Amino acid sequence: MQDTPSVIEINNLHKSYGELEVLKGVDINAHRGDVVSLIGSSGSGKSTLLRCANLLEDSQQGDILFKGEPVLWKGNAHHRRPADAKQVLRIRTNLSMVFQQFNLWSHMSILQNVMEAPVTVLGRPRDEVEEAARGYLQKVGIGDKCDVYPAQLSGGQQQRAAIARALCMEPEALLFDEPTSALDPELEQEVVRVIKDLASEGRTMLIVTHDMKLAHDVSDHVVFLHQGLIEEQGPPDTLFGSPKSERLRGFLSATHAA
Ligand SMILES: Nc1ncnc2c1ncn2[C@@H]1O[C@H](COP(=O)(O)OP(=O)(O)OP(=O)(O)O)[C@@H](O)[C@H]1O
Repeated sequence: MQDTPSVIEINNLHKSYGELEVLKGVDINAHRGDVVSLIGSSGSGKSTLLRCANLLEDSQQGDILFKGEPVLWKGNAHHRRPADAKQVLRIRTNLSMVFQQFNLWSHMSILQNVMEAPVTVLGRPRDEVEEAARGYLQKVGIGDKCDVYPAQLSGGQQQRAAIARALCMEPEALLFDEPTSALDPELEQEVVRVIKDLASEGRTMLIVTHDMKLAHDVSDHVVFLHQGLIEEQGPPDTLFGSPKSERLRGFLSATHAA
């Protein structure tokens, strides 16, 4: 997929929280249609990297480019943040994030949840958005849940509603932060099925996950992070089948994936 345009490109990213250096020079390149999974031990910096990609976190050093357009920064070497609010909004609406805890609004129906941002943030016509929202809810298998509230859904259904909400922004890429970790195994499978469908449609996705089966089954490329650096990366069959790094072997055997 190297001849397709780069959607998310991150070069030499450094991110610290005070004295704690969490990302120590990380490169990620997701081309159009690529599914890239980020794996690694707890605290290795996976979620931080995802939040940096979506400009939810400031950083110290490195480049972040969206479809070839570099993020503009202000600040200094100790702390910098995006300089252009319009650019941030444009990038965020094109990189829809699906959070671990769903973050659905409890006082809105599922349909309203899915429609809210396209109508209020993008200013798209309500009728058009409603039709699209119903279609996305259908696509993730909960088309019959439009009028109920989040508390009336199972965890797997809530996560699928959160995916429909992200899709309704019609983003260039989807960023998933542990999409299955809050779910029981059987509910997890509902979400895995939806992510596999999206992958087979050629959606660009960055997925932070502890689920090695998910990473193996949906990814074009898997990145193993260790203490803020990429320890090893490659196609899933190579990475899981014949890991070179001792640390990756240890990690995989600890997660029963080896
Ligand atoms: N807002 C914050 N302030 C200070 N430290 C933070 C903050 N967010 C994360 N950290 C620290 O940064 C490090 C990396 O955290 P991060 O959440 O990116 O790891 P992770 O690989 O996603 O872990 P997990 O698999 O447990 O979710 C951890 O040591 C964490 O404690």
